Amino acid sequence: MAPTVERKKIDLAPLKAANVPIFFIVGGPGSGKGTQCDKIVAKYGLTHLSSGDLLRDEVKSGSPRGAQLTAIMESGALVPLEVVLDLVKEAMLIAIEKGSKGFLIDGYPREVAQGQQFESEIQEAKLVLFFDVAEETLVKRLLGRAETSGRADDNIDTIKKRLHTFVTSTAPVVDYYESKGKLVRINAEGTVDDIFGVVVANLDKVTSKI
Ligand SMILES: Nc1ncnc2c1ncn2[C@H]1C[C@H](O)[C@@H](COP(=O)(O)OP(=O)(O)OP(=O)(O)O)O1
Ligand SMILES: Nc1ncnc2c1ncn2[C@H]1C[C@H](O)[C@@H](COP(=O)(O)O)O1
Ligand SMILES: [Mg+2]
Repeated sequence: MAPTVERKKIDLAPLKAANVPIFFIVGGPGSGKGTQCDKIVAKYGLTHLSSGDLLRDEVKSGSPRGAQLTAIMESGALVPLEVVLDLVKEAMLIAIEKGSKGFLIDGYPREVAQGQQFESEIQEAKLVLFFDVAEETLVKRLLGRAETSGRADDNIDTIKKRLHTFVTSTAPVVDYYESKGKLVRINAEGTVDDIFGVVVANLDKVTSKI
């Protein structure tokens, strides 16, 4: 039987009242989500929250919740929705207290239900940026990153499982937001700066509202 997930009651009122724009950042493992988010933060001053980073921080914290996560992440599978959503909510509330003017939620949603639950409990996303990269390129980038990242999941066996999880669970997220007219599909095979040019062209269309 799956272990019980520890959950706290989270008061979302300040987050809802702030009503700042929220962008979901989606793409395969190694597609460049974190790289592009760093550049978006520098230009637009949005708050970058990576669900993977939040999970890794939770593991490092030594909390009971963190202890349940290591094995899941090292297997390339998805962490249960409630755990990720609670971590994202907590981080968003802290950022709102500090005056955040909007969010890049990187690596979330990983499955359609995550997007639906986030949007029903918090707020609708303004846009979903999808970094579209071929599997061969993803593997090359991740193996390159493995040389310095220290990430336990940057190894060929876990990379293969993460790619499988992306195809089976996350690809439907792309179709879901495309059907809602919210998806921006970006060919992310080029250079970091060329890709960022496309990102900027799309974000500038909504910048007046950021
Ligand atoms: N356009 C690019 N061309 C070449 N390398 C790139 C490009 N963008 C990012 N990289 C490099 C930086 C990293 O070493 C690696 C993965 O990028 P990164 O931004 O960490 O991806 P990601 O955040 O989507 O991965 P993950 O889902 O595993 O967190 O690829
Ligand atoms: N949104 C998420 N849902 C479930 N599991 C997640 C989510 N974000 C990250 N994870 C887990 C599973 C991933 O393989 C690892 C690393 O994430 P990454 O975005 O590659 O840093 O964490
Ligand atoms: Mg990342």
